[in-house]
Amino acid sequence: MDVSIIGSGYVGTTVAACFADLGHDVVNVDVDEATVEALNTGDAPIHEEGLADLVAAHAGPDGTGRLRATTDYGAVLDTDVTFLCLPTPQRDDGSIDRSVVEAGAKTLGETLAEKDGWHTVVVKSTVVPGTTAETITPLLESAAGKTAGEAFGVGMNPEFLREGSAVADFRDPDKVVLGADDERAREDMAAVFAPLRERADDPPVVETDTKTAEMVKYANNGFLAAKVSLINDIGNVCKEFGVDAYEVAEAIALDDRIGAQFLRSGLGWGGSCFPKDTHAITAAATDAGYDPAMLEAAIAVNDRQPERLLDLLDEHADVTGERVAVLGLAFKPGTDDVRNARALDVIAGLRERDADVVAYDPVATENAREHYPDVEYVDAAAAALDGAVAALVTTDWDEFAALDTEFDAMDRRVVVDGRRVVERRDGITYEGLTW
Ligand SMILES: NC(=O)c1ccc[n+]([C@@H]2O[C@H](COP(=O)([O-])OP(=O)(O)OC[C@H]3O[C@@H](n4cnc5c(N)ncnc54)[C@H](O)[C@@H]3O)[C@@H](O)[C@H]2O)c1
Ligand SMILES: O=c1ccn([C@@H]2O[C@H](COP(=O)(O)OP(=O)(O)O[C@H]3O[C@H](CO)[C@@H](O)[C@H](O)[C@H]3O)[C@@H](O)[C@H]2O)c(=O)[nH]1
Repeated sequence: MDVSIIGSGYVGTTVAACFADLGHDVVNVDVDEATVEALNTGDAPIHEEGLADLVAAHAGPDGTGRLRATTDYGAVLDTDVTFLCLPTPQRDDGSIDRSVVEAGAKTLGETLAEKDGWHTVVVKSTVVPGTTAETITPLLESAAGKTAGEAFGVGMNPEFLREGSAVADFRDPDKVVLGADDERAREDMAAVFAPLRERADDPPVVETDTKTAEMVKYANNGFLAAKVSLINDIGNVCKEFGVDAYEVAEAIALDDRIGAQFLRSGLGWGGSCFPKDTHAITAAATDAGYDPAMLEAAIAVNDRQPERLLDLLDEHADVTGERVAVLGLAFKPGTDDVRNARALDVIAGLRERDADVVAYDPVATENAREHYPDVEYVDAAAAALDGAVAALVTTDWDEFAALDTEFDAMDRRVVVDGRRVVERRDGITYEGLTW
C-alpha cells in the first residue's frame, strides 16, 4: 500500500522504516528540513538500534526507493493511508498539549480537500480519550470540507514501542490495537498491518473504537509506570528494614499474576512517555470529575526517588565544593534521550548542594549539555570517578557493572547506586537505593 507518515521523530521514523521493510511505499512528511534531508540521503535522524540499517536499505540513493521524505503535505495525496505521529507534549499544568497534532490535522485536512476518492487518517500520537472523534475528526472535516465516514475514514492506532528497542518492538509486538469509528478505516488499517501479522507470527489484534484505543494506551503506560512505582515504594520499605528489594522482587516475580518484568526498583521512571502520559491522563480524569488516586501516587513516589538518592549521599559525604561523579544521563540504557531523565533531577540536587558535577554517559552527553551546559562532561566513567568524593549511578548502562579498579582513583570511595548496577565490594562505601 501507499502510506504517508506525518512526523518523523522516534515513532514516525521507526514506523515508516518498518512499514517500508514490510513492502509498503512510504513517504514521511516533516516540517524539519534537516530530518527530511537525512532520510533522503539514507540516514536515520534518530539513534535507535537497527534503524540506521533499515533506513539505509529503503531510503537514499542506495535504498529500495520504498522510503522517502518531504516537507510537502501534498505527498499524502498519492497515498491511501496517513498516520499522524506528531508530538503531544505536556503543558505546565500536566495536561496534554494538542496544539501540534491539531495543527498537523488541519494542514492534512486542507490537503485532503484536493483528494479524489477515499483516504484513511490514523492517529498514532498518544491522545486522551475522545480526542480523535471529538477534536481531530471535526478538524479534518472542516479543513477538507468533507464528511468523515463518507469521503475519508479515521482510525486510532496507539504505539507501544520502547526507545532503545523500537525496531524490535515494532516487528514483534505483544498486540496491535486498531481503533476505528467506521468500517472502511478499520479495513485500511488492517491491510497496512497484514504483512506484519504474517511476519510477526500473528500477534493478537484488538479491534475497537477510537476512544477505547486511546484509553488502552494510557492504561498500558499508567499500569507499567505504577508497577515500577509500586516496586519502588516496596523497595523503600525494604531499605528501612535492611532487606534487599531485588531478592524480594525475584521471589514475588515467581507468582505468575505478578510477573518478572518491570520490577527493577531504584531511581524511577523518566523518558518522553511515562511522565507526560501519567500526568495527561491524571489531568484529563480530574477534569472529568474523577480523582485517580493510584496514578497520582505513582507520580508522587516517582518524584521523590532522586531526592532519596541524594539523602543517602548526604549520609556519607558533604559534597559542598567537592567533585561528584554522575554515571549515566540517558533516561534508560540504549538511548541518547534525556527527556525527564532522573539523572537531570539528581544533577539539580547536586547543584543545590554546590557540588562540582562531573558527568559521563556513553551516548547522551550532547543532549544533557542542552539542559546543563556548564556541567563538566567527560568521555569515560574512569575520568568521572578520578578525584571524585562520591559517585552516583543514575542509568543502568552495562558498562558500569564492569567498573572495578577505576574506583581506586576516587578521592573518597562512596558509591550511591540508583540502578543496582555496581556490585557491593570491599574498599567501597556502597549504598543501594532500595537494597
Ligand atoms: N517516543 C516514544 O517512544 C513513543 C512511543 C509510543 C508513542 N509515542 C507517542 O507518539 C507521538 C510522537 O512522539 P515522538 O517521540 O515520535 O515525537 P518526536 O518529538 O520524536 O517527533 C515528532 C516529529 O514531528 C515533527 N513535526 C512537528 N510539527 C510538525 C508538523 N506540523 N507537521 C509535520 N511534522 C511535524 C517534528 O519535526 C519531529 O520530527 C507522541 O504522541 C508520543 O506520545 C511515543
Ligand atoms: O523495572 C523497571 C523498568 C523500567 N524502569 C524505568 O522506566 C522508564 C521507562 O522504561 P521503558 O518502558 O523501558 O521505556 P520507554 O521507551 O519509555 O517505553 C515506555 O513508553 C513508551 C511510550 O509511550 C511505550 O510505547 C512503551 O510501551 C513503554 O514501555 C525508564 O526510565 C526505566 O529506567 C524502571 O525504573 N524499572
